[in-house]
Amino acid sequence: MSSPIFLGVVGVGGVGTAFLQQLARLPNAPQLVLLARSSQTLLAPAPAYSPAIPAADWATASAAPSLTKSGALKAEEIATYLASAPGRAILVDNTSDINLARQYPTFLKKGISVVTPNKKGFSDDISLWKDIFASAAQGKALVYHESTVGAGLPVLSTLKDLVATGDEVTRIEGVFSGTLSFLFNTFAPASGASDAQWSAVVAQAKELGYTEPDPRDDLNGMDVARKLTILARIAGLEVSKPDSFPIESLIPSELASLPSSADGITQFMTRLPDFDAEMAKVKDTAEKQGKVVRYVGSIDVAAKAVKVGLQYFDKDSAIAGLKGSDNIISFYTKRYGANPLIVQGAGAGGDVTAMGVTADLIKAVERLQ
Ligand SMILES: NC(=O)C1=CN([C@@H]2O[C@H](COP(=O)(O)OP(=O)(O)OC[C@H]3O[C@@H](n4cnc5c(N)ncnc54)[C@H](OP(=O)(O)O)[C@@H]3O)[C@@H](O)[C@H]2O)C=CC1
Ligand SMILES: N[C@@H](CC=O)C(=O)O
Ligand code: NA
Repeated sequence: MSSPIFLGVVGVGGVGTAFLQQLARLPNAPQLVLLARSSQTLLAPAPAYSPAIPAADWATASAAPSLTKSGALKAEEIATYLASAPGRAILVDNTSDINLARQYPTFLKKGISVVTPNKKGFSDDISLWKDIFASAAQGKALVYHESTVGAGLPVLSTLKDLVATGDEVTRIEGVFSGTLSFLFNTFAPASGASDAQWSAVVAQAKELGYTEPDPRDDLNGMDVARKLTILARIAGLEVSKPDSFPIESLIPSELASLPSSADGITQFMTRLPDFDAEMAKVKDTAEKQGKVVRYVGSIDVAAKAVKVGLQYFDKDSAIAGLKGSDNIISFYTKRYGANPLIVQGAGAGGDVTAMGVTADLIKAVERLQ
């Protein structure tokens, strides 16, 4: 008989909610014993760690006296609780919190595996990257983070397979942001015309759950830079931090110093329409050359060069023709020669991102049992 696995989930936003729905439908799902959002935590009472929290109906169940309720717990407290469960434990981090990500080594050293779509930890200073994987080895714990690049698309697993089987990856390039893909595909489509205003499309991307919790993290290019940092590291480059290469920002300079608080987000979204003419000019410049503008990234492995920013593309190119929030990621390798291995599909959205998290969870459970 397989041994029980205990699950702690932090973050119940767009991705977290879709993840819980998928978890509820899994046969042999691990037992959900902790569920946290920013100010509340729901726990299965220790020492039995039973009853578990029903993933499909956690909101209703949170009123039940059989579950323990608490305010926000510190990461160390969550780690201690999960490490004391009567079986192996997994943390699923569905937040974008850098402070929680910086605590992954604490979890991993205690033998708690980590599954997450949160890019922050894997793209922070290289010392954290090294600490995460050294701590996983020390605690015999697992780390899965497929949805940190290309949402649920098999991007990291593909790159890891290429590297592990001895192929030589020479270049990785494409569209790595679901939000920026949606913005440019809608604002400046390759076929047909659009009179959409840039700020209105940004608001739509936020509404659809494509953006980061703070949409400025998409517009300033940092989200793409973080993804390229992760890919470059897996490809073998020691990228020291996510801003160690030039990143083109689409944030108007006048709005760059707004606070990073919830109020700062509101002010940014309110004032963005004042700058629609700037993005219209960028679109027109491309149009005059018979092209469209897109936000792309590339990693030249031999030259150790990472680039992130706007580029003009012919209207009949694959990148210009992307639809919706699609990403396209091309891997150029020695084996694949001149025709790259290409991964393409939706690169943002709760359901597709949660699919990557749930698939990672299934892999972790299979290896832990
Ligand atoms: N959305 C997408 O398309 C994709 C997202 N991702 C990544 O997935 C993660 C989640 O994104 P998304 O669901 O869109 O974000 P949301 O803003 O919708 O949800 C974030 C959740 O995290 C909770 N949270 C934040 N900080 C903490 C904390 N310190 N402790 C406990 N809970 C916390 C929030 O709590 P509260 O409910 O109380 O506010 C909220 O429930 C991010 O890292 C993002 O980069 C990756 C690929 C695609
Ligand atoms: N905000 C991100 C979400 C996925 O990583 C994006 O738009 O790509
Ligand atoms: Na992915």
